Amino acid sequence: MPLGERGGWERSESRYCGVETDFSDDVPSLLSFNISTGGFDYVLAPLMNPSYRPSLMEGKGSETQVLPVSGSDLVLAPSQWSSHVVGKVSSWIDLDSEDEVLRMDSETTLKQEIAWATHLSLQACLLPTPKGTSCANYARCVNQILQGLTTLQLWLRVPLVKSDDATSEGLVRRLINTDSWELWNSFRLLCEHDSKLSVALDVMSTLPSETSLGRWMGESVRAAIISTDSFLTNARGYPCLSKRHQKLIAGFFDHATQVVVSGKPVHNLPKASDSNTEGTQRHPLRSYLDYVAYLFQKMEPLPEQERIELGYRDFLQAPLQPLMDNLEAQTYETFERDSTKYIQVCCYQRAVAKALVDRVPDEKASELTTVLMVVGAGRGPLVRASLQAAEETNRKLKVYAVEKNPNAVVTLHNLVKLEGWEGIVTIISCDMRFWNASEKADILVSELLGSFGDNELSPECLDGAQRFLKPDGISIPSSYTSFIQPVTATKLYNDVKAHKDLAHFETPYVVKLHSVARLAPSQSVFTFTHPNFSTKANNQRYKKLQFNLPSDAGSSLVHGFAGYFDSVLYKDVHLGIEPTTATPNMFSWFPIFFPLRKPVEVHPGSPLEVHFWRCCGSSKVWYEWSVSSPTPTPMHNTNGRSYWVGL
Ligand SMILES: C[S@@+](CC[C@H](N)C(=O)[O-])C[C@H]1O[C@@H](n2cnc3c(N)ncnc32)[C@H](O)[C@@H]1O
Repeated sequence: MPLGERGGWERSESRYCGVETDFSDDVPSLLSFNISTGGFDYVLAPLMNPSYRPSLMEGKGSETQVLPVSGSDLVLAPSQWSSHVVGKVSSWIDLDSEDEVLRMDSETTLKQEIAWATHLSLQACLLPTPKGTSCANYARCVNQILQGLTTLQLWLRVPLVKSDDATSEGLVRRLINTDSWELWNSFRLLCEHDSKLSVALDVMSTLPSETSLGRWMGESVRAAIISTDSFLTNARGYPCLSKRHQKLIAGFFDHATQVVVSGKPVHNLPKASDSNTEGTQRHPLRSYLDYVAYLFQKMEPLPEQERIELGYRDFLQAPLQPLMDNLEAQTYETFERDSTKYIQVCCYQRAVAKALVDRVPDEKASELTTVLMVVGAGRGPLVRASLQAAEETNRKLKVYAVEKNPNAVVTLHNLVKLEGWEGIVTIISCDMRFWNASEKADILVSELLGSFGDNELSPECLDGAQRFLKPDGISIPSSYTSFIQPVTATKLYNDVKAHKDLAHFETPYVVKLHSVARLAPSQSVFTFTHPNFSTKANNQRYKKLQFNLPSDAGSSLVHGFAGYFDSVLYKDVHLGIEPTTATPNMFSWFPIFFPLRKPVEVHPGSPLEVHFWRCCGSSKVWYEWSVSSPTPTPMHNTNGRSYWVGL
């Protein structure tokens, strides 16, 4: 049974909890005890008798040998194997041992166990933590296996520690001297970043720093294995977790990571809880499961908008090209539902109202008419916001709605008729760069911004439109700035890599970032200001940036850059998606993601040096980007060969 419901969350967002068990050759009983009686969703169970060593079978005649696996495949239906059992590869295996017999036994056993798991249609197998300091041979062997897998996922078991915080965990000290993230990182890089390889974290009683933990949110962590030793005891004698552990587990739930309870019960519960109401014996780990379920159920329900956007999380989308292409009705519809952008105190209506008041003093309000042009009017929401601002401020307005999409112009005409705006609003069906206006505007209102600010060619369009702005006229927005920050984003990287071509690595994507670790605060990249009457102005840009990772973070892998924008609409009225200043409750823009062809490992103390170019040709605009330090990457998107925005 899943862990109940998170607040008012839908069933589809259920989370599951498994239990780590010892080897049993009676799998039906194992399932009956842990699932039917115990209430767990699945078992994490060894597939092979732990005393098995291939070398001990030598000379016994291979034709009579039967692998000491956990019973015949027939003891469970395929669907039960698949949904109730995660295979645990023998923990004794050591593929990097100096002892050749052990090494060879390990390799043989690993391959046999994975073959058996595949035969059973299991969804996943847990690989034991690498032993010793090297994991090259283990990774080589796993990589070979990965090439042949289609559905089975492999979870590498890694303790959640970082060297400087690993104090009393004897196990960890024996296994690794380094940050366990580095162990995971080496292993997955040796395995060519295969998407069928993920990580299962052993959660200990001591946790690394927040920044160090944050890195895991950008990794594909499939399971968090919590040992019973990590639980504290509450006033009633029941298991509970520290506040930091609770926060971590909530973070895992939010990232679809499953929880597995492991170990012997270490809490002496009050006598009455040993059996249930029917008098049957309770599962010894039931109180741990109940506590994990309680943690999930007490999570705040997702806000409405987050729920709607669940399906977009970490889903790569090609950015819109509203200049070159004509947007569809559905796209306009989505924009128009974002009332924050147009109406609320912070946004367009407020900006226009302020500009109108600055332009026309109160005493002239009944005489002067302000000429306002909405350039790129779409289906009219900025026309409406501007007219509302005029009404709010008692200013007289004459509006031109300029739009190059003939389909949106149809809607504009209907809107004007429906609202009775014929005497106030003139519709111009034309590209703003080529329109010969009969008069000049006091205020130019536009929303031509992409997730990265200038990436939908607002600069080029507004440069064209400013011909018909009075010399002292106002542009709303008056400026916009793009921002980037380095991120670990394993899922996004693997999704880009799945296309197996260069072009996808040289394309920025619009994406609702979720499973990403933001490694350093974002920094500004390009700024554009409007109007810009300087004769020397051009829209090419180059920016070099240096990011320093927090000193307690440990090393990280940069898969690319999250991009955002912030825009000054007018004076103190801004609108944007840069995380620290983002306009609340606005959903028109997801961030953008610039991938790196080869992820770059960065360490605190050695800055990440990044270069971004905005390049302009006669028919297109494009970005190029690269990293020069700590290790250089190839230049991305040279000459806009893979991605460009058409003029
Ligand atoms: C991002 S949409 C915004 C539409 C509308 N203002 C809104 O907020 O819903 C940009 C609009 O500008 C139009 N557009 C883009 N470039 C243009 C140009 N050069 N001349 C006229 N319209 C343009 C597009 O067709 C599209 O309707």
